[in-house]
Amino acid sequence: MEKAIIVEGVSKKYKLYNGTKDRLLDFITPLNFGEDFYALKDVNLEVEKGDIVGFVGINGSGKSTLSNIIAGIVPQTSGNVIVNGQASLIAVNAGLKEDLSGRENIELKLLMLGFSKKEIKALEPDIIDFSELGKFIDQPVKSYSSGMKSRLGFAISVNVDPDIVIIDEALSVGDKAFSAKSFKKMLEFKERGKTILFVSHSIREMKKFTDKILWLEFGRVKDFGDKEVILPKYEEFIKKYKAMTKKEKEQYRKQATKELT
Ligand SMILES: Nc1ncnc2c1ncn2[C@@H]1O[C@H](COP(=O)(O)OP(=O)(O)OP(=O)(O)O)[C@@H](O)[C@H]1O
Repeated sequence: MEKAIIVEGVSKKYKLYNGTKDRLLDFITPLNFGEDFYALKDVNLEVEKGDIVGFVGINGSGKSTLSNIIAGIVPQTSGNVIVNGQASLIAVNAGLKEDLSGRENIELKLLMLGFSKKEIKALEPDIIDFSELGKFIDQPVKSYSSGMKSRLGFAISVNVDPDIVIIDEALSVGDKAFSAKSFKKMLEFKERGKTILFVSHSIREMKKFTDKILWLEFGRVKDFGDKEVILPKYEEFIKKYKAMTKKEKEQYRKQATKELT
């Protein structure tokens, strides 16, 4: 089977600071004022061409960080990512420039993807039409609601016809009609054999839409495999996790990340 995405030993380290003063001191002195925090730690993943892989995990487990790294929006601290084909990330706000209008954002994103001016002019009406933004397309993106931003991001991403589509929660944002239209587009992509990464908290959407599931926990891969195998385990875990007190959750986190630091 042809691989669409290979992620090898990928880690993402952030520095956490106790206020602006520490951040500044860390930059201007050779001393270490911040605390290292791993949003991802040694993540390995292989995605076959045409697979639909769902990313699940509790808040802060690293789903968006990983999808942003695969999309090339965020650099990893270490490890390798190989992407065969053009990946397009659909997420609220993904790469949109707030001061530019919707139309200018479309043009900028397409230019960055290597489209010619002529190709951009040809694609633009379809994108604007799909976004349903109407006259707002010439208003600055900072005046958009999150649903409108998501619609613009979605419209751009699906109309450039990428080989790999990465959807980060975007399908559930916005109104029902747009959400249904987006889902239809995704199913069409699936039928055309595109590779799709799908980040969502909705187990229902995961069941309906994915083939395989990557379960992330505290920045590491907890499990990966067919959705029929992983989703029941994840559902059971989520039930237990939700019933935990704050203190129990903290203990669980400490235990799970003990060997990390
Ligand atoms: N720029 C940043 N600086 C510091 N920490 C960050 C930064 N971006 C993300 N993080 C941290 O990295 C961890 C992983 O975040 P990420 O958004 O990838 O998780 P997620 O699984 O997508 O969460 P959610 O389900 O809440 O969207 C979180 O603890 C988050 O606070």
